[in-house]
Amino acid sequence: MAVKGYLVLSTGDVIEGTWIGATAEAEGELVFNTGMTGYQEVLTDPSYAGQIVTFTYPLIGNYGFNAQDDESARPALAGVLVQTPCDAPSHFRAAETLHERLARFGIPGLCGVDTRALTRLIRRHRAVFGMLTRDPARAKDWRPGPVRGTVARVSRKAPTTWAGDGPHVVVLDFGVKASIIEALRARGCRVTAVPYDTPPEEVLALRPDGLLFSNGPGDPKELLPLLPAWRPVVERIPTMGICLGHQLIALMFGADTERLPYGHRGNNHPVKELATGRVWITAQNHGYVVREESVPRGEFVISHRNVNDGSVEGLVHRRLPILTVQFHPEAHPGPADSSVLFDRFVELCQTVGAKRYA
Ligand SMILES: NC(=O)CC[C@H](N)C(=O)O
Repeated sequence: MAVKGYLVLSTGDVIEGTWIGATAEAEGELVFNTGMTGYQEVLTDPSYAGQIVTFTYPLIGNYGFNAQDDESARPALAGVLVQTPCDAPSHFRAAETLHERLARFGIPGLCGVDTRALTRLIRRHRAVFGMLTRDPARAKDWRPGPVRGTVARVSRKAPTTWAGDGPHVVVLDFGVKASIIEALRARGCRVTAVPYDTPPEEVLALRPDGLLFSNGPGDPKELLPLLPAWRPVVERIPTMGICLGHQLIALMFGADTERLPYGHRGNNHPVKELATGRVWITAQNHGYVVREESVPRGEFVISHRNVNDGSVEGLVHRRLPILTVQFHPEAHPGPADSSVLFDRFVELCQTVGAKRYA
């Protein structure tokens, strides 16, 4: 029998729906994703830790969940809001339904929610926090707020290595998506992924040809204390930053970050590569952005810009092999227009990086 559930919001609104997934309560920041597909990757992208994701596309779960498309071992998000969940997926790889996946990993959700109206509410109020509960009385004494410490929760606890004949790339795991490691391995790299708080000396001892600062959840400024020690290392070794990694490298060099009004989360965000004038359709998932006025122009050039709102989407260093992007060149989900960035980075690792040890 259908059980009622409630989304209690920091705006004072209470939205009623039908409970799906695990019975546990959950709270987090409300964010919306506009992808028509890719819900499995969204559920397992560690950057959604501490967030309740509302899907604007009304039908979720129609091709099921499979054993191939997970971006991490377990969902990191706090909860989901969908309009119509599909209970009878149709795909030759489908092994689980949305409800089964949520229940197996202890994630609650609501369905029957007007997720587009909810998206308009998020856009109006900007920062919205919520709680999923079966007891609407819980709204009375609940004080919502940002969730902190999420990177420590999702980062690996010990290094992992993958063999390869190409350059050695050390990935700083702030909540890395599996597809980023796959993108490096597909180009022959030997990869070592290390916990986010590994001291730079330990990373240098691994003799990396390149460093990759990964995506990850939360406000990049929570990690400010870690950054000064990294700057001299990033100045010596070819470095790529993706999403949170891009924000961290910008902060490291003295730039500033700020919250976007309501985030970019979806699979069709147009980004212009300023050097060529080409527009890539990109996958995105971020709530923060590098403030354009704060970019140290003597050191960095803005390489990419969002076509919709003009925000900073990429930086390249004027003299050093450092490239960073706010979007997701690994895609998953989303188009692979920008995968050439991995080719450029791996080439820098081969040419500049490997030479350091010659
Ligand atoms: N995908 C990511 O790396 C997200 C970065 C950061 N947590 C943000 O929301 O802006």
